[in-house]
Amino acid sequence: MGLLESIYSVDIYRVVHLAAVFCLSVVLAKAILLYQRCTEISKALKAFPGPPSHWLYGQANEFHQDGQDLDRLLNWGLQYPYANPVWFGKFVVYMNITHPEYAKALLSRTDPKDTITYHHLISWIGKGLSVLSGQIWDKHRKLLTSSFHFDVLNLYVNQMAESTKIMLGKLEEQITSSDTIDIYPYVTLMTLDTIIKCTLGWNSNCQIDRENTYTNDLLELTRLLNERLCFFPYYSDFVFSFSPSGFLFRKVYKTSQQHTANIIKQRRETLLREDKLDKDQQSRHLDFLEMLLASQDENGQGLSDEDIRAELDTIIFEGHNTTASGISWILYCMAKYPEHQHKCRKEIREVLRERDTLQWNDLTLFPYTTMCVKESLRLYSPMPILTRRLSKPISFSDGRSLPEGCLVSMCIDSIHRNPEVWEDPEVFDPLRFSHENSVLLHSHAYLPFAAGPRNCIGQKFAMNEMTVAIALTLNAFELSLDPSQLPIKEALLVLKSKNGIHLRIQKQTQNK
Ligand code: HEM
Repeated sequence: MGLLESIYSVDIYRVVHLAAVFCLSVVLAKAILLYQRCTEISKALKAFPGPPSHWLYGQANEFHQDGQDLDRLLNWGLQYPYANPVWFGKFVVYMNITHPEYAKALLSRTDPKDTITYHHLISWIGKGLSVLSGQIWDKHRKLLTSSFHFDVLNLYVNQMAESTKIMLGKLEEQITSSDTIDIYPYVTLMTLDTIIKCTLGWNSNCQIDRENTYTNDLLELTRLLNERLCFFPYYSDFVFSFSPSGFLFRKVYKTSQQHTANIIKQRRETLLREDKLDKDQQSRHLDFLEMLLASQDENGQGLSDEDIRAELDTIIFEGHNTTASGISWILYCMAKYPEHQHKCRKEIREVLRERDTLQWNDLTLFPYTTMCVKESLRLYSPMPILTRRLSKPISFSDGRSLPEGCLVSMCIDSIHRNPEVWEDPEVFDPLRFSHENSVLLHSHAYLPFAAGPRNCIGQKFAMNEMTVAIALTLNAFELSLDPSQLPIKEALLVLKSKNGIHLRIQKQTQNK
């Protein structure tokens, strides 16, 4: 019998039958595994009482994006202390941690991020530090740590001050034309401007040139990711990819990736040509990109172009959205609590005198302003929630435990406003962070930058940038609230306000 004849003699119905049996077995095996996992997790959850749960939605229908979602989590945390389950449908449950003792147990480990929330992020920033896990995360973390060293960061203060001054100029232009200003977009452009200068060594001029394609692409990608987070059907790749937003996302993503890839290629070529990596590395200021190109592990192995692209996108993404949220909410707090605003301004002016800019050495001279920055980050944590998937079982100090595979969320906002941990938590009191008082705090009571091995690698950069921005803004302007447009908190990729952050801004004269 020839080959063709033997092929055609195979019983097609038998093949289909076998394939169907195979598929059914796979589905059945998966269903059994899912059932076993749910039973195991449900058993473990019995030790953790929680709010009533709808038979179909769980607690998903309790979140209305009405500015009260974080308060709901806080109230559940008070009713069911330390941790309580939050169900999204029948099969997805997060154990939500709301107490420092539990946070300590979680943050001392290096469990991977959970794939549900971080999945969307990977579609843009790729596998950079914030989404990696295991040995590869360890390698990247070690390689990147030197880029955030104290000696490197001091060189960025000038860029931070320069970008802030451009923002102040833009805000000043607006003072004449409108009563109150939504500061959030101005602050976002400023932090984007800064991070691009520090990361790529490139002046994008994005605060002035609003047609800049690269920075517009980055802002658009953030907008689309936020949109995806808000609309549950978009959690499915399939639905999102066929939606108009999915098409737009792919288009914008492609051009932004080309841009970053070109920059990396050009810079690698330039550095090779000039042999800068070996000769001048010690003597001149390297931006993040050059440091990433130069970094090597103990075996002399560096990062591939793809790794560098992911790390650059991670730093640009994490390094401007978080600080934009931080700075905007700090300015909001300054407007809301004028007595603290005046104290800060007095302190800032005593240091700056006639100067309208500041330098690295100035940053330690603003103790009261720094305490106000910390207190604002406590009440308005830019990253209010973080999540993990347990890679092994975890035991807590009260004897309760959770099995491997369990999803855990940690509500930083609830920990920061937990009355068991903070006296009068809703009161804005910067003196909580005075030297005498901060030594009394639980090691995991204050977590805007998380803690432990996976803490925020950019926290010193962020604190510098926020201090520069707040000091120069308060030196230039008096801020007050617009009572008719108070912000509505919205926990998206970072803490935002649904209706913007509207402030009244008045120019300050030096002697006022
Ligand atoms: C106010 C500003 C900032 C806040 C509140 C903040 C907060 C955080 C938090 C809470 C985490 C832990 C997230 C998790 O475990 O899921 C984190 C991680 C991270 N942050 Fe920040 N961040 C800020 C600014 C920055 C800046 C300026 C950069 C870079 C220039 C940066 C880069 C990163 C990176 C790369 C990680 C991942 C670290 C790792 O997993 O090893 N962040 N940040």
